[in-house]
Amino acid sequence: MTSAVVIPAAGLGLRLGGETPKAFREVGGDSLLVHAVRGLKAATAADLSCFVVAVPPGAEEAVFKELEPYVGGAELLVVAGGAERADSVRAALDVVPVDGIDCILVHDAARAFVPADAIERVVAAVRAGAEAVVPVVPVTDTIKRIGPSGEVVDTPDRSTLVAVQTPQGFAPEVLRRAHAAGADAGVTDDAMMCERLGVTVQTVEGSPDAFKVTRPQDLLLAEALLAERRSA
Ligand SMILES: Nc1ccn([C@@H]2O[C@H](COP(=O)(O)OP(=O)(O)OP(=O)(O)O)[C@@H](O)[C@H]2O)c(=O)n1
Ligand SMILES: C[C@](O)(CO)[C@H](O)COP(=O)(O)O
Repeated sequence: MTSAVVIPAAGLGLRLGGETPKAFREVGGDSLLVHAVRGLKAATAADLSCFVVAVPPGAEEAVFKELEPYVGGAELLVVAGGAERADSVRAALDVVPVDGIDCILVHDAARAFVPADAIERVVAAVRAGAEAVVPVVPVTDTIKRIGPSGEVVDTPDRSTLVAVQTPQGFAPEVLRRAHAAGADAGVTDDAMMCERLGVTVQTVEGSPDAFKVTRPQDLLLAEALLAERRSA
């Protein structure tokens, strides 16, 4: 049995700004998407045999050529993404092979620097029997719930809160069932779709390096992280 990974990379990156879709923005000379694929490939214990990438429509051929050198002997499929992240994941999931895959990861191209050990923890938890697994890190800000006028409603106990990253890992049948159920309104990750089906989602330790490149200052952090890794 091997794993497959679905990589949503079709977003525009509006919060980051700039002309180029976020997954194609470069850090240290390579696109975020190339960094993400290289990072996944480095997680040898994950046994990734198939990479499916969802990209902005029209970019499929160019992205296939760009990524082919980085997937080794694994299968590479590139599909057109959709309007929302969930649409892109679903388009990619539709072409993931059924036979021989015991774990499907969903990993944001924008979380390009996730270390191998975090990826391997997710896959190991799925292989140990979890139906859905998310990597998490502690919340470092005080979080408040607010009402319609911006007024504070309450302050949840921070010790019960975590920030959720990717890759998220799933038993293939569970992820397919969650996406087949549709009802994406308000959904921000794949685990949430599973929660709506009543599936228990397990957590494993994530990594600060798996931050999502979202705003311009995240690119500065990415450059610094890469420089540190290259000098180590
Ligand atoms: N229609 C979409 C929207 C997002 N994504 C992908 O989902 C991941 C996480 O999304 P986010 O960071 O929100 O990316 P964007 O939607 O591109 O960012 P923004 O909301 O700032 O436009 C990214 O790898 C992004 O490319 C996608 O494949 N298809
Ligand atoms: C999937 C995700 O990265 C988990 O933290 C996140 O929910 C994506 O959210 P975004 O609104 O697409 O940034």
